[in-house]
Amino acid sequence: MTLRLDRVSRHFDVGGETVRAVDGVSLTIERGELIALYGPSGSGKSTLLLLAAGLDRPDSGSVSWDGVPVPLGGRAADRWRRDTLGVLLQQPQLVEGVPLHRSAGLRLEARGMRRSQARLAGIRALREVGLGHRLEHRPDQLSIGQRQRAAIARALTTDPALILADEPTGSLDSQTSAQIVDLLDALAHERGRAVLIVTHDPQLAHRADRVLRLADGRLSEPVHDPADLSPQP
Ligand SMILES: Nc1ncnc2c1ncn2[C@@H]1O[C@H](COP(=O)(O)OP(=O)(O)OP(=O)(O)O)[C@@H](O)[C@H]1O
Repeated sequence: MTLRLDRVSRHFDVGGETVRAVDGVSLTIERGELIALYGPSGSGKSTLLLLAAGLDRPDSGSVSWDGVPVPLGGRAADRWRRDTLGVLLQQPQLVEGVPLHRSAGLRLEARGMRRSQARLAGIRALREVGLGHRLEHRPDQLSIGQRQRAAIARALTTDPALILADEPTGSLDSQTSAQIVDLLDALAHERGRAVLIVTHDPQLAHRADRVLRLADGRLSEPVHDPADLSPQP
């Protein structure tokens, strides 16, 4: 199971100027790998993640999973995302107005699992991310860090083969952040998932098998020594 980006570019026209958000990036992520994508603000990390997830269309280049192009629209894209991908965006996407215990299993329900079973699996996932005491809460009653963890729980219910996460520890305190780092580490190294994480968090980058550094939409040399990970602006 391999995600492959081959010379992928995404440019934006802003006020008559071209912003090369992602500029000819090639990379592969194999199962069992945890890869951190590191780089200053505006270097193209989130754009690259959206391209990898099939949530945005590259201007050139290709994105494939196991040698098959990642579908970019319609039911095939929905199916691919539901069956293969767990994606965590910077702003956690939750079902507003609904208590967590009712929404956490929705991905499994969409796959045809019985509602009662899906909810139980959702509750197990919420407990795994330390939200067992917040099952009755709606998203608007949660802190940002709790929302982030609820989104992680929901993404993981389907046990996705590929996990793409944008700053998953960005708004967490150090203790919760350490739990999420352990969880992502285990997903890659014990459960054989392919995990790509955009992060500014050295704690998380240090657990990665490879740290890719992005600057102005281009990958530079991989970081071999974690001491090289200076804080990013
Ligand atoms: N939809 C868009 N329209 C126009 N420009 C965009 C769009 N999305 C991103 N950009 C530009 O592309 C560049 C890369 O943005 P991106 O969000 O990928 O950076 P980033 O590395 O994730 O930054 P941060 O760490 O601050 O989240 C920036 O210059 C940004 O302004």
